[in-house]
Formats: sequence, structure tokens, C-alpha cells
Amino acid sequence: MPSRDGPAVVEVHDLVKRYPRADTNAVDGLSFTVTPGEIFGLFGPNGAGKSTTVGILTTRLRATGGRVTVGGVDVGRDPAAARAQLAVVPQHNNLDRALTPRQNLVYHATYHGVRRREAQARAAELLERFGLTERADRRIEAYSGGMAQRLMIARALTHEPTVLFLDEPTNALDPQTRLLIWGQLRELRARGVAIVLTTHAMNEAARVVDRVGIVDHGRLLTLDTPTNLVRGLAGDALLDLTVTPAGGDDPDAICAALGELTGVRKAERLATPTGPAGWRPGGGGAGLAGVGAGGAGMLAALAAGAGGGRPGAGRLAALAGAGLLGRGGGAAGNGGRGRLRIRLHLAGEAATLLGPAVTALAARSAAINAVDIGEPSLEDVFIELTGRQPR
Ligand SMILES: Nc1ncnc2c1ncn2[C@@H]1O[C@H](COP(=O)(O)OP(=O)(O)OP(=O)(O)O)[C@@H](O)[C@H]1O
Repeated sequence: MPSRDGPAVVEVHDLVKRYPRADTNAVDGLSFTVTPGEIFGLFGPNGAGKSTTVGILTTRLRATGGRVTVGGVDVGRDPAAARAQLAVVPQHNNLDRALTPRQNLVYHATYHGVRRREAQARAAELLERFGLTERADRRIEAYSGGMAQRLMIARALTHEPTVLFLDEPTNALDPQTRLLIWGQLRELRARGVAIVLTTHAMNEAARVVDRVGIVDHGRLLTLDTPTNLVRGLAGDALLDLTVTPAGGDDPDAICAALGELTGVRKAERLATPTGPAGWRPGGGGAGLAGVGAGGAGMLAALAAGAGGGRPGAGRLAALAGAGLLGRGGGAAGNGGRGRLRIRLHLAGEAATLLGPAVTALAARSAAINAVDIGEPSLEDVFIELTGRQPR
């Protein structure tokens, strides 16, 4: 396993890009490094500046300011030498349809100066690695989206780059192909290749990437390992409560009351569910296990587990018996109108907060319609940093 403490193979220092006639910088003072054998995720909302950054790193665009080196080569000063160090896998298929898959690989390798015999050997090996040997000499038109993506990654590796850039590497691919691609990227990492990828499928990528940089408005908002980012920003656990407030009660006051409970790092209001009975909107992307509050027994059991048999359980059961736990289809009897959805970011386990949260809501005569417990994800961190407004 190569050392990640070694010298950086990608160095981005105070990078700036302003497009002609633009009022603001698309990239605005970005700095980060990537080391050999590291998978680095560059994440950000639409228009954040990811493609522009990668465009400069891969010599497609010229920077307005700052300095970038790839494999020790300054990309602005010697783009041709930089291109020998890197490879790009674009999001859209740009394979040469006039050539067979094998010819695509051989052509790419020889273009980068690999001798023909060696190029053919590398092509054969890569076709095998990506499960394409049997279809290596057919027409590219017959390739599925997944096969084309595998071939594009294989093609990128023919000249043995030091750094591999991938744009949305698993977008619109079936689970089998995604698994194969993530597996291959792990293997490349083990061989010391540095990988920089951009994707919006960040929860999937979080399982593979070593570090993540989140950018917005051309600036780096944070940079750390996925684990540190999730722990640091989103909390240890999430507790989502869907409640129907008592008539006249103020939703913000309910949210604030829950936010004051010990162990709650933050309480926020989420979009209110408007779907049909039983429908539960997804959260920020957290893996939330839902408990319809109509299943009061389950809630009671959860609280029992939570408090290790302490008071919460009894209180929950009593609440359920008293009808304070609303039914999934509508405590309000109105298909969801008037409901409030509150997310609690917790320090510690969600189950321990269940009893106190229910008690706080009962004190305000609010009915609970659903409880969801989950772990925060990288997508929650992303939403936390970049907001919920679509761009
Ligand atoms: N060729 C261009 N000319 C002018 N402005 C551009 C150009 N390309 C991108 N921009 C602007 O630069 C900013 C950053 O865009 P960029 O495409 O780098 O973002 P992104 O993070 O890659 O977004 P997405 O996830 O949608 O691909 C945006 O405001 C965009 O409108």
C-alpha cells in the first residue's frame, strides 16, 4: 500500500478562474492537494465550480490565477507534459465509434507514446480487468452504457496515468457495473494511482473516497475524511419526528423546545410531508429507518431499548394509550395538512432522546405521526453546508 504521507501528486494553490464577461469568479481561491494512492472526492452543488476546477487540472481550461501541478508538472506552463501524467474519464461517452473497443484502447495508448506491441498487451490486460474481452472486437454501438463506461476507464488507464480524473463515474449505471467500477478504483488506489472524482451520488462515493472537498461558489467549504465530516457537522444520529401540533401552537416554538433537550445539537424544520397516507418523504439522504407512529407498540419498544428500561418506555406506552400518538394516515385526519416535520441532530444515540422528545411534545399536546431514526450521511453534511435551495 503506498504511503499517503508522501509528496502530493496534485497541488492546487489559490486557484482562480473568471470566465470572460463574468461578474464573479467561477473558482475563487481554491487550494487542496491529493497524494498518491488517495481517492479524493470533489463535491458541490450545480454551478459550484467543480467542472471548471477539473477543467484546469486536466489542461482543458486555463486558470486566471493560482498554481496547479499534476505529477510535479505545472499544468499552465507545460500542459502537454501534464497530460502525460493524467487521464480523464468524462461523464458522456466520447469513445471513437469508428474503432472497435480494442482499437480504442490501442489508439489511445499509442497516441500517448506507448509502443504498439506494448499498447496491444496493455489493451488485452485492461479488457480482461474490465470484463470486456469477449466483446473487445465488436462494434461499439452494441455496447450498453455500463460497458461504455468500463471501456472509457480502461482507455484512460492505457498510458498508466499518475492521476485519474472521473466525472460522475457511476451515473445511470446498474448496481453490478457500479460495484465493478468502485472495485477497480480501489484497486487503482492500492497501486498508488491518485483519483479525483466528482459526483452527486455522494453517499455511494463516501464508502470509497478517502477525503472529500466540498465546494460552493468556487470556494472550498470543508475538506476532511467522510467520517470526520459526518461526525463533526451532522451529529452522531438523526431523529426525525412528524407531528401534528395542538391547535394554535407555534411550529417554531415546538422546534425550539425540542432543540433545547439535552443531547440535541440542533433542531431544524424539514419540508412538510404532503403525500398520500403512509408516504414518507426522504430526508437529506440519511439512512432513516421509519416507525409509523400508528405502530405505537414499536415506539414503546424503541423507547424501552432507549432508556434501558427507564421511564421513557412507560411514558410512551401511556401516550399511545391516551391517543397522543397519531396514526400514520392522519392524526390530523387531513392527509398530512398541518403537520410538522422536525429533524433533531443528536450527540449520542437517537433512542435515548426518544423518550424526552415524546414527553416534550406531549407537554404541548402535539400528536406524533411518525418517528424516523437514522445515521447522518455525507449528503446531510452537504445540505448543512450548502443549503436546501436547488441551484
Ligand atoms: N464556459 C463558461 N462561460 C461562462 N461561465 C461559465 C462557463 N462554464 C461554467 N460557467 C459558470 O461558472 C460557474 C461554475 O460552473 P461549473 O460548471 O464549473 O460548476 P459545477 O460545479 O461543475 O456544476 P455542475 O454540477 O452543474 O456540473 C457557474 O456559475 C457557471 O455558470
